[in-house]
Parts: sequence; C-alpha cells; structure tokens
Amino acid sequence: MKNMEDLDWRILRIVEICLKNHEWVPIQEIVKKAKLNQNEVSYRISRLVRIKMLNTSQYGYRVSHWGYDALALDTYSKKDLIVGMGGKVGVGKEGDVYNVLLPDNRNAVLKFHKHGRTCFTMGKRYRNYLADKRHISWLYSSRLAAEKEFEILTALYPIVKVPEPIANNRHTILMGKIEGTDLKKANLLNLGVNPEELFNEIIEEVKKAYKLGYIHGDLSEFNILINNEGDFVIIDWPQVIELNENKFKLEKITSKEVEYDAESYLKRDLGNLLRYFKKYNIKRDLDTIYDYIIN
Ligand SMILES: Nc1ncnc2c1ncn2[C@@H]1O[C@H](COP(=O)(O)OP(=O)(O)OP(=O)(O)O)[C@@H](O)[C@H]1O
Ligand SMILES: [Mg+2]
Ligand SMILES: [Mg+2]
Repeated sequence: MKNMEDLDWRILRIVEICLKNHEWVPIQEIVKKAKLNQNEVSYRISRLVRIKMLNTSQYGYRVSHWGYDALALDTYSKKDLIVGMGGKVGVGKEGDVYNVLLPDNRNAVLKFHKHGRTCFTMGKRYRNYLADKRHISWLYSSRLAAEKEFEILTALYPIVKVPEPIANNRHTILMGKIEGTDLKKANLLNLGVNPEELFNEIIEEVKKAYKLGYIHGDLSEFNILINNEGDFVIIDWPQVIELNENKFKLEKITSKEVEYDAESYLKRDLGNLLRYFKKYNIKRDLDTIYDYIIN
C-alpha cells in the first residue's frame, strides 16, 4: 500500500465501481471513467496487477482480496478512524482479525470477513439470505456478513457483553478490543474465576440477546473472550439467528420453520456451553436452561 500513488487508487476505485455492472471490467470502461489516456490507464493497471490489487482475465479486471482490504483500510484512514495497524490478533475460519490504533490512542481490532469460501456450507438459513442474488462472490457475501455483524453488535451493545461496534466498511468491521483470551485457552481456576458464576453470567447474556431477538448461532468456548479480571464478551455474530418476524417474512420463511430453527440453534449453543463447562463439573439440564432463556 505504501507504494500506491494517487492515480493507482483512482483506478482501483473505478474498477470497484464498475464491478457493480460487470463481472470483469474491460479496459475501455476504465479509460472512459478515469478520463485519462489509454497509456496511463494501462500503466496504472499493470502496476495494480503486479502488486496484486487487481486480478485479470481475458475479459478484463477485478479488484482482488488484497485490493478490497486496501480500499477498506484507506477509507478508515481517510476518515481518521484508524491511525495505525499492528499484527494479527486471531485467525478464524471466516476472517482475519488485526490490531489497530484509534486516534484517541485506544486499541481496537479490525475484522476482515473472508466469507465467500464457506457460504455454501453455512446451511439453509444463510443461503436464503443470499437467495436471489445471482453472483455470490466472496466479496458480496463477506460484505453482507460484515454489515450483519456490525448491525447486530450495534443492536446488542452495551446491553449484552459484546465488543463495542465502531465502524463498518466494505467487508470489514472496526470494533473494541478485548484484552484477553478465549475460554478454550483460559484456565478459569488460574484466573480466579468461579466457573459456576461465569456459566450463570453467560446464560444471562444469552437470555438478554434472546430478548432482543437474537440467537448467536455459533456460541462456544472459541467465541467467548475473557480477561484477567474475569470479565468476558461474546464475539463473532455474523451467523446470528434473528427472531424478528418481519425479517423472516421478507425472507419468505414460514414462522413454523423459524421456530424450529430457532429452537435447534439455541439448543446447540447451550449444548456447546454445557459441554465446555462439564470439565469444571457443572452439570445442568439443557431443557431447563432453554426454558429459562425463552421465558
Ligand atoms: N473484539 C475482539 N477483541 C479481541 N480479539 C478479538 C476480537 N474479535 C475477534 N478477536 C480474535 O480473533 C479471532 C477470530 O475472530 P472471530 O471469532 O470473530 O472470527 P471468525 O473468523 O468468524 O471465527 P470463527 O472461525 O470462530 O467463525 C477470535 O477468536 C479472537 O481471538
Ligand atoms: Mg470465532
Ligand atoms: Mg465466525
């Protein structure tokens, strides 16, 4: 990115805009929009291809994964939302998470959704969500996932213990950083945390989210971060199940199906928690907890 000149950025943005109407953008189209001569455009394109910001085929050009990452970062930087970037905090199945610095010197994280790789394995609910979109490109589904995750964090924060949502751009979200580790790696006893109390507190958060109309859908020891003081947050919300009826009407799912789906997703989340807490000798009845949450 350091090597990118203003004209490179301009061409990259033009290709991005043209991709709304093209699968691959022909060079003539870029020349027309850029109001530059063909030689200049060819030169800029060859630079962008060389540094892997653009992909190329016989039909034209497309912004690459790197290109979209760069465009998002440039936007955050231009808007003065991020002033520095550090190393990776975590790698998930669906995205990479990086340390970033905010203008007020706070640490935050930037999550890049790389969702396209897995969207077909995500089950009926997610496919419905993408149903009538013809080109399920990785970018499109990553962008949807980031928007969804940001929307959910905004709806839940600060009522439910989730990261603070700061901004959303393209396939990324900027959010508050939790200085801690996931439950999978944490040793609760070393942290001086009472497992039973923690379990109950997590159930309270699940209940609050449910009351607001959301089921996490991928809740487990990997998606709960805990700090040295024993405070925790629940992360990783893009696959959320929304209980808002109107949304489901829009997606043309009958409410019976939704009820069934919701129950099985919530029970799966609770089952994951129970499985994790078993090693701390916490044995509770899943159906009782389920009833407690939904009532
Ligand atoms: N707000 C945050 N503060 C600190 N670390 C975070 C935060 N969000 C994510 N991380 C780190 O990044 C990792 C991946 O994040 P997340 O679980 O949201 O991504 P994912 O790709 O959807 O993961 P998964 O494979 O679990 O679906 C987390 O396990 C955690 O280590
Ligand atoms: Mg995760
Ligand atoms: Mg995830």
